[in-house]
Amino acid sequence: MASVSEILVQNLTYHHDPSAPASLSDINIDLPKGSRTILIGANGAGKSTLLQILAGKRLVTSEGAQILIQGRDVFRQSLPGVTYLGTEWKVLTEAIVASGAMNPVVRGDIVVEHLLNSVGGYRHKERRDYLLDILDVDLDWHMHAISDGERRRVQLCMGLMQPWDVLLLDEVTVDLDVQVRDDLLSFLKEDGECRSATILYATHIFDGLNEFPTHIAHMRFGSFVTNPIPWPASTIDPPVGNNVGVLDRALFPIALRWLREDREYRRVLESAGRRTRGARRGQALPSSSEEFYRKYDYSH
Ligand SMILES: Nc1ncnc2c1ncn2[C@@H]1O[C@H](COP(=O)(O)OP(=O)(O)OP(=O)(O)O)[C@@H](O)[C@H]1O
Repeated sequence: MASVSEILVQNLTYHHDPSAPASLSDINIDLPKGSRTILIGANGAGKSTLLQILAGKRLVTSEGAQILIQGRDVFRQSLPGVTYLGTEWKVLTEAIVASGAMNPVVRGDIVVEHLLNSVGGYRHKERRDYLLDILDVDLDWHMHAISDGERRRVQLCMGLMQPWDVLLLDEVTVDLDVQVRDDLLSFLKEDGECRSATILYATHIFDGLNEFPTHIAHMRFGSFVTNPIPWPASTIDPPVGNNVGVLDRALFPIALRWLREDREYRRVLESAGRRTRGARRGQALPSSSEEFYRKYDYSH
């Protein structure tokens, strides 16, 4: 693999809200063309925020920050080869379908074949047909009358029909059954290898993922604890009790260990005064509040 930077981020700090702590702090990553990186981190670690910034969906104003894909600034130059698929994409598509707006083909109740053609399916017929097969999509489905997982498959087909150079994936496989998920991951890996395309993928599902990445990375509290490192990772100690080579390639125990370390780290911060999560033991509800909740407890 050539070591040309495809995604380069330098000195990135980002606040969703200027009065709140940074959601991303001093991020520096350099991903080569053709790499497939899995972002691992607990809920709230900053994975989605990073992917949205790379997709040009959030403007970064911090001084000195550089966010480049193929050497181009993601905010200043359009990047036609960059595809972002995230959870709000589903919401967006549902909103379009529900409103019947945006596109003359969309009239509330839309047939999948029309929907795909309205976003260029006819131009990418070969890829579209391949994706229709592996995602097991029926062209005659009506978008308003299918399951969440089926709708997700149509949306993946829509998003992946056009060949991409850089694919930013934010947990898009949650609704998929295991067979479709496995076929999709195989397609993404083979397609990426064939075209030397780059993937950055945030997920919490590690089943069947061991052979997918070329790199893995660990985010915690908006920073990289482990910057993207090649996978399988010779620099990571094998999980405790594991001396077997094949398990050294298992992502799940590594992700679990990293997340447990994150929890421990947060507990140390909490004992030093950071705002706590979880149960607030020893903290009784004021009697006036308890009286109020007894009166308006709708679960009875
Ligand atoms: N719209 C928002 N406004 C304010 N803060 C936000 C917003 N979205 C996210 N955050 C905060 O930014 C931080 C990073 O959130 P982000 O969604 O990037 O995490 P994540 O790693 O993708 O989490 P998850 O695994 O749950 O998807 C969190 O502390 C979160 O509370």
